[in-house]
Amino acid sequence: MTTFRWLASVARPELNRLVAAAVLGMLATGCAIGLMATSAWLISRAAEHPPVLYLTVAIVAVRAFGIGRGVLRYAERLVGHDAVFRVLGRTRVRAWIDLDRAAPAGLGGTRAGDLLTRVTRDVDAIQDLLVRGLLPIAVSLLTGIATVAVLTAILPAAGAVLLIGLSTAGLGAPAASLVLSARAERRFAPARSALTTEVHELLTGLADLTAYRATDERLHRIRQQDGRLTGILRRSAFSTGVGAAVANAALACTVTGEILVGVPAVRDGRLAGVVLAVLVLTPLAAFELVTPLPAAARHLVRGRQAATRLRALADLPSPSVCWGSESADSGTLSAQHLTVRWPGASAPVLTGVDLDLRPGRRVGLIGPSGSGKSTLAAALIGFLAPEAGRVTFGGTELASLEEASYRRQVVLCGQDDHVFDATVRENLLIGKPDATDDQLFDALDRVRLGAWVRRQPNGLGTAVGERGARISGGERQRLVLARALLADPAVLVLDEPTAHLDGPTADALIHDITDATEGRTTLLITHRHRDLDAVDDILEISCTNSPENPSPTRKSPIWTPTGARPTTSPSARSISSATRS
Ligand SMILES: Nc1ncnc2c1ncn2[C@@H]1O[C@H](COP(=O)(O)OP(=O)(O)OP(=O)(O)O)[C@@H](O)[C@H]1O
Repeated sequence: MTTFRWLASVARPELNRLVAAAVLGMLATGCAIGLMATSAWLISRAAEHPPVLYLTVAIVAVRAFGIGRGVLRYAERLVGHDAVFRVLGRTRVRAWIDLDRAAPAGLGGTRAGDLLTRVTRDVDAIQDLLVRGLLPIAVSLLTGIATVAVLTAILPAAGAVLLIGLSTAGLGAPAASLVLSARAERRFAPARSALTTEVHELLTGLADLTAYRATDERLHRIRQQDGRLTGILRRSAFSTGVGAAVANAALACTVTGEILVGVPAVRDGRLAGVVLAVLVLTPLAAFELVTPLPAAARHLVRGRQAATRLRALADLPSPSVCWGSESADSGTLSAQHLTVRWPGASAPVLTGVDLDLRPGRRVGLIGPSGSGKSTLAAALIGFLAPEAGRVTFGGTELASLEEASYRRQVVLCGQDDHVFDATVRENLLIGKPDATDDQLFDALDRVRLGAWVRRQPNGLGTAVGERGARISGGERQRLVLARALLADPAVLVLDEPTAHLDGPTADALIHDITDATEGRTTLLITHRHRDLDAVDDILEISCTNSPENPSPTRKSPIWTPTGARPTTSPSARSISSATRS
């Protein structure tokens, strides 16, 4: 879809409101021009001291135009902004749907700061495109034509002068402004995004950067990006100034031109003397139409760029499972000949994997870093659709199951699960939105966090800080585990819950996990062999060089039973288990 089509598709439902805003804008500017023209006539005519009755119509018209201008301008702003905010709402929802479709596995190639800029500043640029770009252009075009027609009817040469003046200011000034700022405008959105990304990286990595004394280098980069953006804005402001200068010069020439064609016409008797003031003063109001046009042209260019960036969100890879509509019942979670590849990767991480998580069994999965344990978890949870093979739950392929019902049954508790900058209660309620405080404490007690929460002055209302910055790593891990337990899934996939914890804390957490997952189907992914004491089956993934991947530096995983010989599979990769009970 082209950017224009994308834009048309988000704006089309509000077309009636946008047209109404344009019409109201035309009437408002028409009133402004009418006010100037009628006032000019009134002043000239009044200088002749006619009976006041002769002026009544003009006086009423001046009042009507004056009131109409204000009321209509207000109505135009109201209707226009109402329409535009609706478009913005739709644009944000669309951006969100695109991100949701791609998340989480499809967002690997994006940067948080850039995405943030797209869903905030780029969406705002669409607002400017409509309110400060398209609407003023449409209003000035239509009102300009009407004004030229009226002046032509009074004196054709005066109409021609106004036409030339308005065209110069309405086309020449924006064109000059755009030519001067073309390069700057092209670089504006990427530069703004780059600055946001740098600032975001600095803020999120501040602790590490401080520890490594690398903040100066980052600040230097931010200063450079800021300088780049400032330079772009300066060039943009300069071009706006040039545009305004061209428009003002065109206005001065037009007024002079009207005098030059009007005075001889009065002398010849082709024009009444009182109308000369109308010819001379009307351009002053008419040019108010074209003064915003250089800025409008810039908003068009920026808005188009923003629309291109927002439209591109639809092109993000969508590696998740395409869900169906069948309700998920409890049963065995199986992977059959599963091959999984991350978006954009040259080779799959897992090939021909077979795995059964039978109801009530606790299975431990161990293997070296990078061997594909988290990738398997992502495939089992539906974040990555199989490239080949299938994942089934209760015998039904994931692609046939309804996502929400599957998510109620199978929950992933990862090593870096997000802790929201909210209270303990709010973080827990994500697992079960209607949970009572008693249920929350029950889940917290099962991971031995209840006593700590009860000791806090605010109890469940204790704020945990951004990414859990105000609680310890162990408390954070227990909190996300409590959240997963609260969801009460049939199958719990725990991806290295003891990562980032010291030995004793990790031992204590594993002990709690063992208690809390009694009788629940559980896949425990871990690096530590000692974590596997309480599981029923152990799967081991080891890395070795395979004939199809002979490079000594690149390793491909082979799934082997603990202590057993590697099993073979068509792809030379398989998974099998050592049953402990
Ligand atoms: N989000 C991602 N996008 C692209 N490739 C990824 C992504 N996550 C993992 N990979 C690739 O998959 C390979 C396996 O990673 P994975 O995280 O599954 O290993 P792991 O066994 O869980 O490692 P660890 O024990 O260190 O967590 C990695 O080498 C990496 O190249």
